[in-house]
Amino acid sequence: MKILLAYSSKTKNTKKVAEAIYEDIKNLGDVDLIDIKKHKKKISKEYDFYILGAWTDKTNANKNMQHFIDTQEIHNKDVAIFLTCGVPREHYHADDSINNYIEFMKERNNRIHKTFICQGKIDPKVMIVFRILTWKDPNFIHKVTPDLVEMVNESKTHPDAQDLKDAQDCFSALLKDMALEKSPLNV
Ligand SMILES: Cc1cc2nc3c(=O)[nH]c(=O)nc-3n(C[C@H](O)[C@H](O)[C@H](O)COP(=O)(O)O)c2cc1C
Repeated sequence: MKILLAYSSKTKNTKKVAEAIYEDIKNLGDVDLIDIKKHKKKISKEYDFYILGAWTDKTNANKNMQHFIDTQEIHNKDVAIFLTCGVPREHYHADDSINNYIEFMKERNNRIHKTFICQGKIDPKVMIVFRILTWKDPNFIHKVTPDLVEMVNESKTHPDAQDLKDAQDCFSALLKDMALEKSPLNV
């Protein structure tokens, strides 16, 4: 099975998760790992399955990943998706983010076989920008509140070893199920 494992990463959290997944699944198929920044044009190779990882922005996959999905015409395909986000994975905002990404993929008639989300550290430089923007506009979407500051502190260690293992287990189990024809892909 030809698999495209593509990621969008600004500060390397999502890259780290994608590389961990790649190490675990590279022998389970013909897997290409790519950073979408380096692939602006349509990729000519056809894939049977897509694993698409993005960093979270505005409670969804970031715009570059959304643009990539449309440029590469990942429509009516079999896919799995993952996100890294600023909040702990149990937080309602993590659910909202992955649900918005699911919705985005479904609007393009994609069939989603698996989703995964974990926390990723928020770059301290981003917090400086967020503070300035909060000062300029008290209704700024990422307004710096004591809750946000606490979450940023909590995020510092992520993605950690457990996050990487969970991501590996999640996608290797999916591909093994597909090989055993247990997955809806083969039904
Ligand atoms: C401009 C900006 C906006 C962000 N917006 C969100 C958001 O809406 N929700 C969220 O959970 N995390 C948000 N984050 C945090 C990132 O999604 C998180 O730190 C992610 O792990 C970064 O991944 P990367 O290192 O692969 O770029 C934002 C980060 C930046 C820089």
